[in-house]
Amino acid sequence: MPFRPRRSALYMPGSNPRALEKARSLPADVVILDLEDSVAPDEKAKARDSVLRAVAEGGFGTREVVVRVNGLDTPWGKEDLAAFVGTQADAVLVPKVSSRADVVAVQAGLGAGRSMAIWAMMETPQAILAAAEIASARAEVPGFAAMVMGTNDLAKETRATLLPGRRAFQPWLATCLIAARSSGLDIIDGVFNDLEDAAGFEAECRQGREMGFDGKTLIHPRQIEPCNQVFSPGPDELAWAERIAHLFDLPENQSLGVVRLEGRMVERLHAEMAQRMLATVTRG
Ligand SMILES: CC(C)(COP(=O)(O)OP(=O)(O)OC[C@H]1O[C@@H](n2cnc3c(N)ncnc32)[C@H](O)[C@@H]1OP(=O)(O)O)[C@@H](O)C(=O)NCCC(=O)NCCSC(=O)C[C@H](O)C(=O)O
Ligand SMILES: [Mg+2]
Repeated sequence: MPFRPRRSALYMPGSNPRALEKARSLPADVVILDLEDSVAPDEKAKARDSVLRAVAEGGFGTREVVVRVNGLDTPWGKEDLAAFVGTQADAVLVPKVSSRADVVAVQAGLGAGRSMAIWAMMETPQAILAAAEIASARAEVPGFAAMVMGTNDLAKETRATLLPGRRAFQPWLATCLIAARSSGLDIIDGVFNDLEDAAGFEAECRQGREMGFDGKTLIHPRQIEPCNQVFSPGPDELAWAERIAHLFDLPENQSLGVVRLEGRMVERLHAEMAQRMLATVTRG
């Protein structure tokens, strides 16, 4: 599977034509065209038509195009899903997934000829409790590619408060992260709601990267560049990766499992990590 950068995933309301247009030129790795919570009930049908038109028109370049449908248990979900089968959308993002059966049901809704990947929002207490079981659906649904944290819905459902540092949310974030990795899924962090707090936003991006997330979901174009920067390796990291990526190919190291380089222990697993990092920046 070729590497897909998912550092920045920008949501936009499917009912906002200006945002849909702008998405074609913004430097986000992923654009999420939303039919769920950012679209009022009376606007659902119109938003679906607008997003269908935008996807058909294309012009998103290398950006991954993801449509967030309404839940399958809502009046709009099944129709949303059916409408995007066979379109150019790369993936469908399903909100409020709470069990493995939910993922399997989405696959059934897409039908046999589906070409879209499936992404699942992790944003209910049930999803946190069943995170590993949900992730394991990948064995049955190979198109299941990613999880996305929904920290706003988690705040609503748990009554926890989203504060700087997200202390209350860390166990839930870590649970989903380890569940995703246990099944080979990508996982993208939740949104940061305060558009005026640039320092707080950057700190939360750093926290997400440190925890192991592949990227962060965003709500405004101004969040894209700082997010891409945090989720990209810096010059020092790249220089170190280049030094160790092929360390064990050297004749003197071929029979070794561990070497000392510049005062640090380097094992073969570090060389593999370095190669992965280098692959993320040579994607073109
Ligand atoms: C939050 C906003 C409502 C703010 O809108 P506004 O004040 O109008 O923004 P600006 O005037 O600063 O906009 C400047 C220009 O940028 C464009 N723009 C703004 N936002 C977006 C966007 N998200 N994507 C693309 N383009 C955007 C404006 O059109 C302006 O363009 P121009 O005319 O050229 O000047 C608004 O930003 C917004 O709607 N954001 C997205 C909201 C959303 O999608 N929410 C749903 C996802 S969040 C969520 O549900 C997470 C999860 O489920 C959970 O539970 O946590
Ligand atoms: Mg949500």
